[in-house]
Amino acid sequence: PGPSWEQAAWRSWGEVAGKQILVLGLDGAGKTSVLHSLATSHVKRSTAPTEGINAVCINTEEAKMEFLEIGGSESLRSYWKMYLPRVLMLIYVVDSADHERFPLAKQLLHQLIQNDSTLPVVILANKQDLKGAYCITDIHDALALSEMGDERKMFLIGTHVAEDGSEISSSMKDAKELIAQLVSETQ
Ligand SMILES: Nc1nc2c(ncn2[C@@H]2O[C@H](COP(=O)(O)OP(=O)(O)OP(=O)(O)O)[C@@H](O)[C@H]2O)c(=O)[nH]1
Ligand SMILES: [Mg+2]
Repeated sequence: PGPSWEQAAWRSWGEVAGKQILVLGLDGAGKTSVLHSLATSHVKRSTAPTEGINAVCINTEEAKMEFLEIGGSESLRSYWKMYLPRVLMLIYVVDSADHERFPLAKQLLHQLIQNDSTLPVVILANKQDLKGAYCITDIHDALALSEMGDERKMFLIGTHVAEDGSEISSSMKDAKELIAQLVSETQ
């Protein structure tokens, strides 16, 4: 048997299967920080890596959404694909300034989606505030997004999680609206 968080996650899985939004990406990309910002509309950067799963519910007028983040550290990546078959959508977060690991981020993304040609994917190019962050067109190339398939709904949005306390950026609001709309279309 796997770790206890895994058992707990599977137990609750049946009740919500097919409605969850999986949030993946390399460690440190900003998944937890982004989810927190989306949930509260106020910025709070995460201070600790996710050790297992982080589940966050967000309700808007348009949609009820349950997000499931799985940590991005190497030991947790083997769990990523287990959750994929029954989710509504994949949100893939990248650190736009982590140039060295773009090849790895790209490889893992393409592996994830290779068996599902229609799963909607929203890519968040996070940390756009950092000096040296790749712009959206460079990220499109670095992740080979033109090779994601014609049947798939795919979106690429630049985001950043500002310093603690401020209101979320307009790009983050756009991302939230887009995700809510995709959920209401897909359900
Ligand atoms: N400058 C900057 N830092 C960010 C941004 N988003 C997150 N961070 C910081 O990046 C680090 C990692 O953020 P997390 O949200 O924990 O990353 P994660 O993807 O959840 O990482 P794991 O849970 O380990 O997979 C933290 O120190 C955050 O404060 C951003 O947009 N800009
Ligand atoms: Mg995290």
